[in-house]
Amino acid sequence: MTELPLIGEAVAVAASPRLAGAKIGVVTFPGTLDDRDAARAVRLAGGTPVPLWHADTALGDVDAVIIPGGFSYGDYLRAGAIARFAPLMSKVIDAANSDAKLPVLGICNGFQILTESHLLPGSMIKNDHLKFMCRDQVLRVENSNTDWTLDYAEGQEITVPLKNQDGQYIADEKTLDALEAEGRVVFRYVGFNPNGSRRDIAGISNAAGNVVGLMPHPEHAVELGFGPESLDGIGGTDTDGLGFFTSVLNKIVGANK
Ligand SMILES: NC(=O)CC[C@H](N)C(=O)O
Repeated sequence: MTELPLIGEAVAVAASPRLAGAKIGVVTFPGTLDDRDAARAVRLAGGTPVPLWHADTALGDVDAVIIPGGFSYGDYLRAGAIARFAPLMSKVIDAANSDAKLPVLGICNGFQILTESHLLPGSMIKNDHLKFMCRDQVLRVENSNTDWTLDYAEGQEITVPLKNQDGQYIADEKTLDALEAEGRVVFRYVGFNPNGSRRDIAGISNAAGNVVGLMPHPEHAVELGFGPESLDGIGGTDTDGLGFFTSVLNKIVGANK
């Protein structure tokens, strides 16, 4: 049997006291599933995760916020529709829109919450095939200029897990054209569109590039031995998702390319 590399070995390189000073809030709602993995990804990238609870009324001194995946409030009404009214979300919305432009990343259910919050345009509806889908997915990084993609190259293809039932991104043609024209389509599905998303869109940003949302899960591809390559052998690497977390950490400490 092949010996698996040591847990965390992938990112030993990122560990630095400067990065460790950067605090990334990770929000938990009732029904959130991936908060622990998001916090672990922040730690593996060298930063310090700070747990935030949906009912909190302040963000504290975090330098960025991740809204993780799962089924906040059971996806009742519509995925993300109730979470959008959580006390903490009004603070996230204000901070994202403020002059400080707090970096915010929404992953899967987090992306759904960001569209429901109107931090990002468009909506997420049921996958076109009406089934839950779980697979490793190839994405192309279309914009490496957002707070969360600075450590990727434009056009780079990455493989990260995808798992959802409401993953079909829709918006009217005018909005889609504007997103394309402004470089706000940040990720596109490659090879296979898993949910019928318009124009193969997997993730988008706001105009300033501090708010990014995507359906696939980069926090599940941050560690040697536990990513798409080791578990499914489909290519990419086990750590293709790590760049999201190093990007924002380096941005916070002013060390990006
Ligand atoms: N993995 C997830 O975050 C699931 C997201 C969402 N609630 C859906 O199934 O569409």
